[in-house]
Amino acid sequence: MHFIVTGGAGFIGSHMVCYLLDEYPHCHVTCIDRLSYATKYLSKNLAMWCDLPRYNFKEMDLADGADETIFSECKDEEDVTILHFAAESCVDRSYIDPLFFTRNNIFAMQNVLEAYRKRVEGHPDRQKTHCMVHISTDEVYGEQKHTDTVTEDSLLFPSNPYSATKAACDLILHSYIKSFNDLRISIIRSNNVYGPGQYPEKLISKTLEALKHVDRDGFLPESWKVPIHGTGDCQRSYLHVRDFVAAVILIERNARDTEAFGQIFNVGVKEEIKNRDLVYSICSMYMKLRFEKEQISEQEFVTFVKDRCYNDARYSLDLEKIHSLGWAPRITFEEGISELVQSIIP
Ligand SMILES: NC(=O)c1ccc[n+]([C@@H]2O[C@H](COP(=O)([O-])OP(=O)(O)OC[C@H]3O[C@@H](n4cnc5c(N)ncnc54)[C@H](O)[C@@H]3O)[C@@H](O)[C@H]2O)c1
Ligand SMILES: C[C@H]1O[C@H](OP(=O)(O)OP(=O)(O)OC[C@H]2O[C@@H](n3ccc(=O)[nH]c3=O)[C@H](O)[C@@H]2O)[C@H](O)[C@@H](O)C1=O
Repeated sequence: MHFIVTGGAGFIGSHMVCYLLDEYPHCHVTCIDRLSYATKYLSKNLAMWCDLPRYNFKEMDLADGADETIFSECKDEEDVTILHFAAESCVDRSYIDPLFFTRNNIFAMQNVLEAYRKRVEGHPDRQKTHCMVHISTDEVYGEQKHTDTVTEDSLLFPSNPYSATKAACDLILHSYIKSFNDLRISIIRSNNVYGPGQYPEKLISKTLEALKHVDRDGFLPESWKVPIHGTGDCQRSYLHVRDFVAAVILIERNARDTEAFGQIFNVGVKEEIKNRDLVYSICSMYMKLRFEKEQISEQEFVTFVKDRCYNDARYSLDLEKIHSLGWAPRITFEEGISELVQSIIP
């Protein structure tokens, strides 16, 4: 079994590589990454694996192209799964340079997709052994109001340049699923994913990074206060990265076992939390653990700033399909956050 993990040096991708190397002792992993700002934060992972004979790393910008070389470590009769994580993932950055997101995310995915298509074209044996899993996002649906939820068949209404590139990728993949019968493709749309090693630009990782600057008197410098967009009333659902990577592999295994490819899966949790409540709860947990302080005031830790150009109010996925595979998250939000807060206590 050979897994090609694109974006494998990034936050989720590196947990995916770890999971594969731990859970599948006979599998081979090819990690392909261009090493962005987000990965320099995780370079120790690459160092940890580099001596492992069944692991190899290819530094490549997949937006520039992808050809047969991405399969160079794969043996002929091997089962090969491409797990495509490679993308620019930060909504706030996508407002600054939307065209970069378009080129990077769509070209990288379609270059990998074309490499996969050409790899199996005219090779019936490879058509039975190769498959591709694309990691998409709940943001492709756009926001859900109040009690609405979206299923995998819901229409796509992305509201920001990042999520538009992800929706575009999903639509391109759908066109290949329909047009090329020999491709075995799955698409996964996930809630927010959090956990160890996330670059400190996302709300949870940014809050944790800020708390590292609380001094011994419990004071957080003004410059480190967490910037809350708008009123902080937007809500998100948070899935622990270890639960997410387990879902990715479950979906891949199930597709191989049942030959049910061309499927989309929503993956996430039902719990939702407002942004300002999330930051408050993380800061409260930190102050209680470090200083045994029971009460904190919000203004000591946050500052309210201009909202995003458009901030989706909430995402609410219908999770019946992934639950029908027997998957459920094992790490509660309290456990996951507590592990992260404990890790930054001096
Ligand atoms: N983080 C989340 O909450 C979340 C939720 C749903 C879906 N996703 C998706 O999961 C995937 C991984 O997200 P993440 O949070 O780990 O992001 P990340 O920024 O930590 O990692 C992305 C990785 O992809 C690499 N990459 C980007 N463009 C590339 C290219 N052209 N060629 C080669 N490598 C490239 C980067 O160098 C980086 O290592 C993305 O596709 C993202 O859309 C993330
Ligand atoms: C599913 C997607 O999750 C992530 O995207 P999202 O924008 O929801 O994550 P963020 O952590 O950037 O933002 C969450 C939430 O917090 C607000 N916020 C963020 C940073 C900050 O400094 N202050 C804030 O108030 C923001 O406006 C949001 O409402 C993931 O990045 C993406 O890849 C996904 O696919």
